[in-house]
Amino acid sequence: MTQKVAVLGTGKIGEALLSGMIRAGWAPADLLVTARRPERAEELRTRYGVEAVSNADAAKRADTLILAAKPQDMGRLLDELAPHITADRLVISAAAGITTASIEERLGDGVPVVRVMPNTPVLVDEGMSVISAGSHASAADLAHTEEIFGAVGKTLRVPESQQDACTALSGSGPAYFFYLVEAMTDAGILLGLPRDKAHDLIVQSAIGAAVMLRDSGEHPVRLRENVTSPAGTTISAIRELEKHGVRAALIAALEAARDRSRALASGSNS
Ligand SMILES: NC(=O)C1=CN([C@@H]2O[C@H](COP(=O)(O)OP(=O)(O)OC[C@H]3O[C@@H](n4cnc5c(N)ncnc54)[C@H](OP(=O)(O)O)[C@@H]3O)[C@@H](O)[C@H]2O)C=CC1
Ligand SMILES: O=C(O)[C@@H]1CCC=N1
Repeated sequence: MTQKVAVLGTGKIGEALLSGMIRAGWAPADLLVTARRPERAEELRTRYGVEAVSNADAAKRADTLILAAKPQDMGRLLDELAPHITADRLVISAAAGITTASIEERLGDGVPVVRVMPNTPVLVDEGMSVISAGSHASAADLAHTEEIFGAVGKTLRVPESQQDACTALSGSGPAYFFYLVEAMTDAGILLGLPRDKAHDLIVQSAIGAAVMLRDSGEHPVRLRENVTSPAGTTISAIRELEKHGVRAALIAALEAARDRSRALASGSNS
């Protein structure tokens, strides 16, 4: 029998995942979505040819439920699911900070739960999804989760104790690179280049650097040293980065993201 997968709370990451699953060959007829606003449900129906249903119906009809609402909305969503969910379903949560234990407690009855932290590059099949099993999730549940998220990028299993750190690194990670590109493009403007040219130069440099990081097998330090000629331009830039504490700022930034992920576990809104 065909397995149905439902995405509940189909916003930015839910839609990115949905589109990736369809690209990877899932039939829209085997996918369900839920949305809080009727106009959003209609948009998803039209764009992807999937059926939009209530959260209760998704719990009754789908074998696998992917929860992609904000951490702050998860309590209400779980309350809507709890009366309808049974232990033969698999619940996958993509919500930052929310622990499998807290989901298990709300859903009860030994429902298997897997926690996943994906990132937005699932949109281009280059996602990084970090996966941890809850206490009732089986090897088959983990394999099924990997099948879904592996269709849109890489997956990595980690102990759940590392999920908040992974959220800081790869969940939020793309944002840091976008931020860097933004700032470097501004630098191009300061140096007198038109914005579109500056953007293209930086983006292609980022792509080239990313492919070298992935494929060369070289340590990033070696790759950077290869760009840094004696008495050249790069070392002048590196000295400024060090002077302005950019390395320390990055370490502090990711620590703050990790701490925020931990705080979301306790329902923090601020
Ligand atoms: N964005 C990212 O890069 C990543 C996000 N995540 C996690 O994914 C989750 C979603 O984030 P993101 O996509 O950015 O947020 P969005 O706000 O874009 O998406 C959340 C969606 O859930 C909907 N929603 C909320 N409550 C319900 C409900 N009870 N029933 C149905 N739909 C509901 C919202 O509806 P409405 O439109 O009405 O608000 C919204 O469309 C978060 O938990 C986040 O931690 C994980 C990895 C990466
Ligand atoms: O900013 C956030 O909270 C979400 C989780 C990881 C990426 N975006």
